[in-house]
Amino acid sequence: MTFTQQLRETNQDLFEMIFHHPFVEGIGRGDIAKEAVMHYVKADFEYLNAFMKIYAIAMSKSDTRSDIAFFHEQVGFTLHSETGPHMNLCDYIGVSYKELQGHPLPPTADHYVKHMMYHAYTGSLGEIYAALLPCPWTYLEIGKVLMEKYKPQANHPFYRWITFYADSGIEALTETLCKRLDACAEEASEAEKNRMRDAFRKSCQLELCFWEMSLTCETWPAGNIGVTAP
Ligand SMILES: Cc1ncc(C[n+]2csc(CCO)c2C)c(N)n1
Repeated sequence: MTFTQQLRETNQDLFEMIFHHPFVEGIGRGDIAKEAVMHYVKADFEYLNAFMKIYAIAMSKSDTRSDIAFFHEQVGFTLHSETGPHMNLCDYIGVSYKELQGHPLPPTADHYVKHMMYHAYTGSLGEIYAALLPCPWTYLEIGKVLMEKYKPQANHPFYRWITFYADSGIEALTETLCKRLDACAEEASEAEKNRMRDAFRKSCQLELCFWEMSLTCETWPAGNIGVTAP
């Protein structure tokens, strides 16, 4: 069994919890509360900005053109294609995308971004791959589970969201990340592999927490002071 197959198996509990989270099931049924969707898009727009910065840090730690090309391509993908699912959610709530941009991250999203930043700044390339991988992997599987369970047609309110994540593009990205992480793990010490395992599991936990944050419209206690520093 490869290192990433082991990671997937060890974290089956969290994948199952994600598939059954009420927000995710609400996407499948097409009936999530609009405030929750709005909270999600506001946080996710800033999350994607942070994700691209993490790719940039990872690029600065790359030794091969192939790694550099991969991160470059993924920044382009996140910048231009990941807006598609967000536009689907904006149409559902009837709010313009612009209005949902530039908001401070709620506590859980802030934690998730800083968790990835920590591994990006302090870790090896393998550790960064491990922290990033649950992002496409959980969404790919959510897409597939929802396709299978709800068989959405073009008139489903979240058809574009579901088909985007169930798509072969996200599958190819997940497979590429798995291959690259497996190659890093082959060269890594046991201590380094443990850091990869920890980074991967925490990202899975934070993916689950991100759905809960959106559902409950989580905010900072006593508000913030208007200073936004994602
Ligand atoms: C909290 C959260 N987790 C995952 C994704 C999905 N996603 C974000 S970036 C990316 C890969 C781009 O290279 C993917 C698949 C999301 N939108 N929000």
